[in-house]
Amino acid sequence: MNWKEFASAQALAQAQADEVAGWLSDAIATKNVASLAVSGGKTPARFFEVLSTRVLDWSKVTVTLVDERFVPPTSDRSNEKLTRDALLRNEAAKAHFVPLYSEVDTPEAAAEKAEYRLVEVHFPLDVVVLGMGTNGHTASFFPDAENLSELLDPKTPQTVLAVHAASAGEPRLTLTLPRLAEARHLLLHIEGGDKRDVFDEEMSADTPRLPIRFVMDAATSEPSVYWAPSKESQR
Ligand SMILES: O=C1O[C@H](COP(=O)(O)O)[C@@H](O)[C@H](O)[C@H]1O
Repeated sequence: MNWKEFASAQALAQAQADEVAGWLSDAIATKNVASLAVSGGKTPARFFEVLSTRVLDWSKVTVTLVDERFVPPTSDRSNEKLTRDALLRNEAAKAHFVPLYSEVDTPEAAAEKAEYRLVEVHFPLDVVVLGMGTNGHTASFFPDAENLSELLDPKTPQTVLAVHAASAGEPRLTLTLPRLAEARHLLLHIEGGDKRDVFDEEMSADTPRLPIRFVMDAATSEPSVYWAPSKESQR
């Protein structure tokens, strides 16, 4: 694992944007297309804003989500909304976006639709940017998910699955472990001492217990971990 530590969230956002932009440019130079899956939640906003200004041929980049809350894109809880508002603007406005959410009755039906929609995306993904909660979940692999063993199965055939977990707040949609782990570049972005402690403890445990460890262990490329103290602690 390639651990990268920064003095501030702003310094992290700049460096992470440079790294991701470089990986996307390399993919375009090699294949004429590039694919990027990003996480939601609170952490990525600053990184998204910086990445959106990086100059590359965004018209050749397809952006999708690592995971999504089963809420419409007008909701402040929507990862799609965050991505549209903070990333898909400036230079990155030219990127093609493939959402996971669709307005159907159940997350299972939405997962099925997303599975078809994602044929537009070139797998393996060139770049996956993961986040992590303090409970060790990454993507929407919540420790209390009803289908956790399916979510963490390295041979799960699906690309997208629905998730029901009491701790998640609402049902979810998530890319599956094999689709994330096979990424050409896998990056975990975490901020704050609490997340660092959870991550360090889990990574040094003899056997994997939390979802983040299962993903890190399954990665086919060396994962990069970007860490900075939380925004709050810098004020
Ligand atoms: O619910 C989610 O949580 C994680 C972590 O979010 P954060 O707010 O603690 O940064 C995120 O990676 C995931 O995409 C999101 O759906």
